Amino acid sequence: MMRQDDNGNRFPVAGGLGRSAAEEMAAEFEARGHKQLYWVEAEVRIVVGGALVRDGRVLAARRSTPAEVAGFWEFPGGKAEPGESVEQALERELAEELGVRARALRQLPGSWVVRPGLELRIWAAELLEGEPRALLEHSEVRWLGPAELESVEWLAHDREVLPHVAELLRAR
Ligand SMILES: Nc1nc2c([nH]c(=O)n2[C@H]2C[C@H](O)[C@@H](COP(=O)(O)OP(=O)(O)OP(=O)(O)O)O2)c(=O)[nH]1
Repeated sequence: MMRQDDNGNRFPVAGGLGRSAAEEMAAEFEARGHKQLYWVEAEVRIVVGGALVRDGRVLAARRSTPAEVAGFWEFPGGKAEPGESVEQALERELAEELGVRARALRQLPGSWVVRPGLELRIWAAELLEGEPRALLEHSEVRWLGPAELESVEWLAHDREVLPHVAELLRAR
């Protein structure tokens, strides 16, 4: 739920509520707010995938779960938790899913709606420590050179970022 004060500044007041609970709360606050405005906005969660680069190659990971995405290749990562930055989320997810320490570098151009309320972004990342292994939701990981980027069956959104990944590999 959001609030705007009489100077036009907007603030998030509460989050993580269902829509009806949020609307109820906004109506209550609105009823007793003098010059303040209260309203509800849908929260968008970010899912971040990491284009992990090493020696001119990028890591692709094959999903084993859930069924809708199983068998397809992606950039490993996951959803940012409330209060977590996208960089922190990526570094945590890469540690959990691959057992490595990595650093988020910069967001590659583009963002995609996976489903309503869930937005995908892809970040370049560098490996600091460890050898990536498929520990959780993947069945296989593979390092791909620039000529191999099209050799696996990517999830649809990920395919769109491949030109930027190719550029990233050329730069390294
Ligand atoms: N991690 C990741 N997810 C992607 C990519 N491309 C893409 O369409 N997706 C989709 C697949 C899933 O529907 C969704 C991300 O969910 P996820 O299962 O990775 O998130 P998570 O690890 O936080 O999982 P959970 O806690 O919700 O179970 O985004 C990608 O490159 N990386």
